[in-house]
This record gives sequence, C-alpha cells and structure tokens, in this order.
Amino acid sequence: MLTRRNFIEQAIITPIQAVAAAKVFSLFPINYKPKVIIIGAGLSGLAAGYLLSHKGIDLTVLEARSRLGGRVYSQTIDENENLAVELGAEWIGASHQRVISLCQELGLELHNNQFNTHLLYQGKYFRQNEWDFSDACNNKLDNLLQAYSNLSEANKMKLDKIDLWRYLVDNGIKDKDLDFIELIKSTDFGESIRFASAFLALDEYVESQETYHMDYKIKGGNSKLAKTLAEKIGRDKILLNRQVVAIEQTGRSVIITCANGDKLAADKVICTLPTTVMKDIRWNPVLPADKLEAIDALQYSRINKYATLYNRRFWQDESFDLITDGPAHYFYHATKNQVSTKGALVSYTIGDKADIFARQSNAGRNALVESALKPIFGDTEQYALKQINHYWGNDEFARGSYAFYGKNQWFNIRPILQRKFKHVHFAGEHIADWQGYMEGAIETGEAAAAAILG
Ligand SMILES: Cc1cc2nc3c(=O)[nH]c(=O)nc-3n(C[C@H](O)[C@H](O)[C@H](O)COP(=O)(O)OP(=O)(O)OC[C@H]3O[C@@H](n4cnc5c(N)ncnc54)[C@H](O)[C@@H]3O)c2cc1C
Repeated sequence: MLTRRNFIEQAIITPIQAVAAAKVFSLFPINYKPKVIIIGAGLSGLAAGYLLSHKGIDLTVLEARSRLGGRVYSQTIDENENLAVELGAEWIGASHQRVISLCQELGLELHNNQFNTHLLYQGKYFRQNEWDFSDACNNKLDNLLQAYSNLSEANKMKLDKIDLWRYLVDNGIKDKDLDFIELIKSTDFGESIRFASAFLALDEYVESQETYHMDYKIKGGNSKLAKTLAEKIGRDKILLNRQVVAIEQTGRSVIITCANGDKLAADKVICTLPTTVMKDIRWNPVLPADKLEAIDALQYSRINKYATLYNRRFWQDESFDLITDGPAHYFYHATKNQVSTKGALVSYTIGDKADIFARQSNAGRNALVESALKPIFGDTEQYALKQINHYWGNDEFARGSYAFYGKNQWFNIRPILQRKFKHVHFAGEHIADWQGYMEGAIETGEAAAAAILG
C-alpha cells in the first residue's frame, strides 16, 4: 500500500540488526574499514555515528554550531529551579518507536507530554470538553478517511496535487470546522493547510491515534538524547564550530573543507544538512541538475517559539494547552512535569504569524501574548519574569523549522533528494518517511550508516 511511512514496514532495522547484516554483506574486504565523515551533529548525524561506532568505524562528525543537537534545542529558562523549555523538537509520539527504543537503550526516561486542548475562538473561551467539530464535520471526516484508505495508489498520487484546504472545502467542510482544522493542523505543518498536500495530511490522519505524535518528552530535555549519543560516539570524534563549505570528490576519496580552513579526507560521507544550507556548499563535481532543482524547490516551514517564564502557574491545569485564532496562535505548558511553583508557557506560531512574532521586540511579543491570555486569565504581565525567543526561519544553520513538501512534491522530489551522489550519502528529516520528526531524522541517519556498512 502506498503510504509515506512505507519505510517503516520495509525496514525496521535496529542498530544491532544492521551491524549483523553488515557482517554478512559488507562491500569492503575483511578488516578494511572506511573512514567516514558525518556532516551535522543533529539527530540524523548522531544516530549514524552511533551505529557506525558500534562497528568500530573511524569517523568524524563536523558540526557548524558550537552545540550538539541541531533542531533539538533544550534551553534552561530558570537556572535556580532547573526549568527547561524546548526551542526545537518538543513531542515524541507513541508511534515513534525508534526514538522510544533508543531512549530505552540509552537509559533516558520519557515523561508524559499530552495536553488537554482548550480553545479561544472569536473572543470566547472553551475548556477542553466544551468544544468540538460539528457532528456533520466529524461524519464527513470519518467518511473521507475511510475513502482515503481504499484509494488506489494512482489516486493517492493525484491527491498529492491538491492542497488540504481546497480538498476539505470541496468535500463540504466549512465555517468554524474549517477554521478549527486550519488552526490545529497548521501547527503540525508549520504553515497554513492552504499550502499543504492533502495526501500527506490524510495519510498522517489515517495512521494516527488521537495523540499519536504528541505523547512524550525526554526527562531533563530532548537535548539529552543528542548529548548521550555524542558520549557513546566519543566527544573527541565530534568537532564543533566546523562549518563545511566545500565537498570535493576525487577518485575514491572525498575532501571536506571547513570555513576555518580545516581539510579532512574520507572514503565515505554522510551529509545531514537541511537543503536550505546544503545549497551553499561548493560541490566538485557539482550535484546533478535534478538534485539541484529539488534542493531549490523544497520549502521549509516557519515556526517561532516564544517562551515566557512566570512566577506562578496561573493556568492551573498542568496539561494546559490552548489553540487561539489570534496572532499568538497556540500556547502550551512547556514545563509540565518539572517541579516548581514557577512555570513557562510557550507561544508557538507558524507561517506568517511566526514572521510577525519574529519581527517584534520582546515588548511587542509580550503585548501579543498578554492580549491573547487576557480573556481567560486577566492581567498576566504581573507574573512574567523572563522570555526567550527562537525563530527558526532566521536560524543560520537551519533556515526554517522543517521541510514542507507542497503540492505534487512528495513523490517527485523526495526520491531525488534521497539518492546518494558518488561517495556522499544523504540523511536528515527532510528525506524521511517520518518527515518533520526526530523519528525520521534518526531513521535516515541509521539507513545511511547501514548503506555504508554494505
Ligand atoms: C520548532 C520546531 C519544532 C519541532 N517539533 C518537533 C516535535 O515536536 N517532534 C519531533 O519529533 N520533531 C520536531 N521537530 C523536528 C525535529 O527537530 C527535526 O526533525 C530533527 O531534529 C532534524 O534532525 P536532522 O539531523 O535531520 O537535522 P538538524 O537537527 O538540523 O541537524 C543538521 C545539523 O547540521 C548542522 N549544519 C548546518 N550547516 C552545516 C554546515 N555547513 N557544516 C556543518 N554542519 C552544519 C546544523 O547545525 C545541525 O546541527 C521540530 C523542529 C522545529 C524546528
């Protein structure tokens, strides 16, 4: 059956299985071990490094930032109380089996991170059980999902040519039901559903349970996963502040040049860069024309996270989150399960709203946050202690939050981006079946490492 997650059914491959398979099918002569360079110390690069280091492969990870983790970025918002917020990846889904098993393997504990969604719509506040889609809409959605499951592969590919908004409107979903879907689903895509492929949205719905990709978080911050993988690889093998600027492939080896002038040679390379920054690398020989076109065509969504630390948890419900139809868009309790009287709420904005938030000073952002919360909690300014903002659209080494496959792109450009180029293999969330998730980043890193092993 055609699904964006086909990979999972075909290749549930654990590191141990991958290593065992490599023993049998290794392309290299016995005792020969290729020198591998991994570009990027996000989860895909670190997962690749972890798997290769099991095999005793000589590897180096080159990372442009001064920190590990890439788009996994836990930040302490209160040092004294040890309160952390996630500025990048937040939730691990119950169906994200590879992240969950990796956390178990590495001794990392998961916290429940599910929320009770409240709604602020057209100036009215609705608690979690006080709002829903209309019955007519729920029935229509059930029917559409049922119909989707029975679609032929050709028709699923046709569905990829329609945006979700148009598809819903054409199927009679309207008014506030349509607004609710836009407000909720756009937080997943990081952009309006007017630009998102109907195929990708329905496919995700069909495979999902109610809370499916928003179930857990790593105790102590998601960055612990990156740090623990790095410890296992060996910190001496990971070079920070090494921005790769050129990749030259001559004969059987690859020469990597960094912005600081360092040059390193390898037999094989795993490139985990988002396409937004991959396009700035000098490739010799140049990448094939279709790959360059695919790199240019792929968009990244825009997410801004604005975390405010408050001296009390005035929202009371530990599992509080809130969808709004205002510019602050979506709020959630970012310090759930972290013991303190203080707490932090994150305003999570997407698309144009993220741009608006990003352009403001903190005073401007505070005004947007306070006016959104006022109808429910009154004056919240009095409780505010500190703010942190991160806009991924301006992040130098991501330039977007995660890949956003628009209409008619999933089946056309993703296979091109996945294809290896001579000795360079590619990995990263943007080419994953679980695209846009930590799960996908890890899967692609492990798949690239397994491909090198043979
Ligand atoms: C705001 C936001 C919210 C998210 N929410 C979730 C969520 O709730 N759940 C979930 O599972 N996922 C979520 N994600 C997605 C998740 O963070 C990513 O899928 C995953 O972390 C991507 O890992 P990666 O290794 O593919 O890329 P990255 O983490 O971007 O790793 C690539 C690395 O390459 C480095 N790099 C860039 N350029 C160079 C260069 N020239 N030379 C050397 N190094 C370079 C980067 O600094 C980075 O460390 C979210 C992401 C964002 C931004």
